[in-house]
Amino acid sequence: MRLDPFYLIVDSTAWIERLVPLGVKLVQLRIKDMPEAALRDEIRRTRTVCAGAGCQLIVNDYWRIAIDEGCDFVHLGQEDLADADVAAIRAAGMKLGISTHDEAELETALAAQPDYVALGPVYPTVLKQMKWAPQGLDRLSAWRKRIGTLPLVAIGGLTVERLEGVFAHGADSAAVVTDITRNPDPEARTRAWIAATERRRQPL
Ligand SMILES: Cc1ncc(COP(=O)(O)OP(=O)(O)O)c(N)n1
Ligand SMILES: Cc1ncsc1CCOP(=O)(O)O
Ligand SMILES: [Mg+2]
Repeated sequence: MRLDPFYLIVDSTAWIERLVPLGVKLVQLRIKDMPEAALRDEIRRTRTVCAGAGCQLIVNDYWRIAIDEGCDFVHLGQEDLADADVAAIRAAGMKLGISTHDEAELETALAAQPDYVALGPVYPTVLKQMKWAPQGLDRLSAWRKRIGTLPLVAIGGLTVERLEGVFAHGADSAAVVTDITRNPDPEARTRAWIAATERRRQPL
């Protein structure tokens, strides 16, 4: 499996309706704290938009709803993974990406036979408080060595200007939230990400 080199993460269908039509091919819906009915509605609407745009949707955290709604890819952190029924996720034919922040987490993730592992935060992030210091680029190289050809996602503080560094250190895909959603012109920044990753993009 290949991941698109540009992995957008947003917290609403509204963002997806706004940015995916610009040419985004890999997007994560990462919603926190929403009642289940509304969440289900967001996932359903997002799924329709992504299907129409040929964009791979990855649902963060809510693997049960993702199965119910016929989604085909989920992302889980380590705590999510501990509570999840990976066999049920696989039985539903879904792909699975897993977060890692240290070697022990990487071993746990690999034992679940994921479709990708994410390493973060590569750089400082303002999105959420994290107990891990920024990992740095050399840590990406170490993850690449350890995981062989398994897709590797870099996340945390990424910007257009930092992309070449993460790809040169072994990342297959670069995940981003604030460089786009807190940019004064999110559409222009999205286009800049698409352009900066273009030569690494392969048709789905
Ligand atoms: C691609 C990607 N990598 C890491 C995360 C973080 O997942 P998690 O550790 O479960 O934290 P939350 O995002 O759920 O707050 C991610 N979502 N996506
Ligand atoms: C959810 C998450 N996990 C590791 S870093 C991170 C936040 C990424 O957001 P940003 O691109 O804004 O730093
Ligand atoms: Mg999570």
